[in-house]
Amino acid sequence: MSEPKTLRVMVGLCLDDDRILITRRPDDTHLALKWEFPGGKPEGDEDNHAALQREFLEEVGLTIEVGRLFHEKVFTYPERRVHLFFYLVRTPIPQALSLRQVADAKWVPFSALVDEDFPPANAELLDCLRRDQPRFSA
Ligand SMILES: Nc1nc2c([nH]c(=O)n2[C@H]2C[C@H](O)[C@@H](COP(=O)(O)OP(=O)(O)OP(=O)(O)O)O2)c(=O)[nH]1
Repeated sequence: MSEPKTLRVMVGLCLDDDRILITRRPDDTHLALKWEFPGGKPEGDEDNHAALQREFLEEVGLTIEVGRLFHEKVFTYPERRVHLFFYLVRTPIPQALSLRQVADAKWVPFSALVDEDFPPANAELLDCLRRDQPRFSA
């Protein structure tokens, strides 16, 4: 059987002191109702940063600054393979959430990430976040 195509997915770890933003996937998509970090696939010839900035505006209505790449993971689901790029991001000024294309969103303390139901591809990242709570850096 041929290898599945690998989808490149840009994901933002949006930091606010000891809190991080998580979103919940809609009920009609892959990994329905799992909690995750906002992001998605680049469109057209978008670069990684531009894709992340667009996804944050579309999903949670936030204008973000993109910092360093914190973690990468290639993971094969039965339906697709994803290459996840997890970037540190922040909002330059406080902004209210405005939700579209997500079932829910919330700011959670790092210590509460363990309580949420994330996709299996995020397990290694969550271990890293528990070991080393990152601070935003460009
Ligand atoms: N945004 C995001 N996606 C994640 C995370 N962990 C994880 O496995 N994924 C997967 C879920 C999806 O298969 C893929 C993200 O693609 P997407 O959100 O643009 O795709 P989708 O399935 O909603 O929509 P589509 O393919 O029908 O266009 O990456 C995460 O933390 N954040």
